[in-house]
Amino acid sequence: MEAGPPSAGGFPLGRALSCTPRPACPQRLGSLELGGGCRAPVQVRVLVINTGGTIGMVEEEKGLAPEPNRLVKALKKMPMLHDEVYAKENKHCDCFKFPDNTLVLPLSEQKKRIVYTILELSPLLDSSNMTTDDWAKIARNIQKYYEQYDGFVILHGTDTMAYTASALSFMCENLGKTIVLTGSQVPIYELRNDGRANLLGALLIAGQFVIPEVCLYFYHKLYRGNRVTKVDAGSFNAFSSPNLPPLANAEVDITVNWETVWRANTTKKFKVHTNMNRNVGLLRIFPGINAATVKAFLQPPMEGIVLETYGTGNAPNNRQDLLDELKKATDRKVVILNCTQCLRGSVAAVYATGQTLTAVGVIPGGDMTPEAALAKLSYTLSKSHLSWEEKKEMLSENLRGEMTVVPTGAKISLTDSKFIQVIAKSLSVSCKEELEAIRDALIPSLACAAARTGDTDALKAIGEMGGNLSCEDYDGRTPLHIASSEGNLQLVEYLLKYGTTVYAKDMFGATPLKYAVQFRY
Ligand SMILES: NC(=O)C[C@H](N)C(=O)O
Repeated sequence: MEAGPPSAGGFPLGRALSCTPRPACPQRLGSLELGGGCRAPVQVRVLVINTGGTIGMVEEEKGLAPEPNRLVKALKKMPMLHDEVYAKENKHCDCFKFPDNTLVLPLSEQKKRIVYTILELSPLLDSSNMTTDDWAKIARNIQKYYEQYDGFVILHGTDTMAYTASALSFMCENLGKTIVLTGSQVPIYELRNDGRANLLGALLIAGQFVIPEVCLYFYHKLYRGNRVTKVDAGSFNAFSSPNLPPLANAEVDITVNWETVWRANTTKKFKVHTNMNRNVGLLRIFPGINAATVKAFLQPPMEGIVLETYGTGNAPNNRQDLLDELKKATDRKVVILNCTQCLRGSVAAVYATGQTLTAVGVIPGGDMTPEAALAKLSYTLSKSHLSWEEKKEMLSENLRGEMTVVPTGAKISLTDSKFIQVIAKSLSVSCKEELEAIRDALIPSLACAAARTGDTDALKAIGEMGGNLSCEDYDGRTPLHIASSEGNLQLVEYLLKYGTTVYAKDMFGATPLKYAVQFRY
């Protein structure tokens, strides 16, 4: 049984298009009027899927365990997580259709109202009890409510959060909205806890930024979900993303590192792939590992394993018995993916001990975490329409930003841009930070101006230089808003293929699609 929004007759889509203003709704009264007499609300909706974890646990006889139907009641009493006055004043508003489990944050600094509805899964789980079925359940709920919410927060235990985040990153295909997993090390009901700050940060990010990735927010940092690993059982700073800097830092301001954010280069519709392959495993080698153990582990039904090796992907090359077992397995088409046991770094063909593994058919896993590699194996091997060779090829590709693929030809960096350099020179700017500040200030105006004049080449050049084509100008409009308002199909297609977000909202709360409709394109 799941509490929460009903599947049918849920929240209306495209609120800016369909809103029927009611006088008692202050966020609408305070907003700007768009064409057609419709007032654009400055509110966003986030769905919180509560799967369990310490954040909602209470001490029981046998130790901490999740308690159902308690979280919403507790959150309603926390002013930083629920504005009761606003909720009461707006109880007739569409967004409070499910008053029992809908809460609202106090007005954010960006003047947005984040209204969030909590969907509690049953049973709530300590994440150590999570299985592939639970990942599928989360994914199916995201799919079910995808169009009705602007962003998603998943409350989850920390123990296996990195596994779930990795799995969901692959299961969510053509993702265009922000999904943030979070939880805590201490229950939110306790006096000193990290749950409140983590939930608030996750809501603010999911509600205010379109970061089309499965992310993980913990202790003031937003990470790419398939890059993290739990590194500390006793600290609030429990996660690390050793091979990729955070996507955002929530300090005095929330700063998004847009150059790191993954850009989906597809226009395909969002869908979830839930049929993950379960015949996968993790095998960590150690000095003196027994060949019989390796043989047993690789027996059917095993179809793929992540081999956790030393350093840059090394295993003993003086152990023919081990190498024979690996070779026999790859000959049987068992896929073996090589990942390092080191926290940071990558598998690379540096040592003879590493190259021996490639010779027996082991695939280098680059700088993937074992959690991401396992999830990728499970995802790839479940693609039954692919041949074994195609699956192996897919494993070597960077599918969701889970691994660093070293670019072949030299790339032009934005700092090489002549235009920016000329401006920097005339302003006597020399340091990297100042140069980047100028670039960040100029790109939105340049990109929007190019979109206005339909100059696809100029936009391409900005994109190729590393500029963010989802950048917003002074009134929150992106090049896609402008190209859609202008009805420039070619440009719209280019921008969508480039991965610009269709969910961006300008200061009137309008998306590019809304403008395309409004101006009848
Ligand atoms: N901090 C936590 O959430 C740990 C808990 N055992 C869990 O993973 O559900």
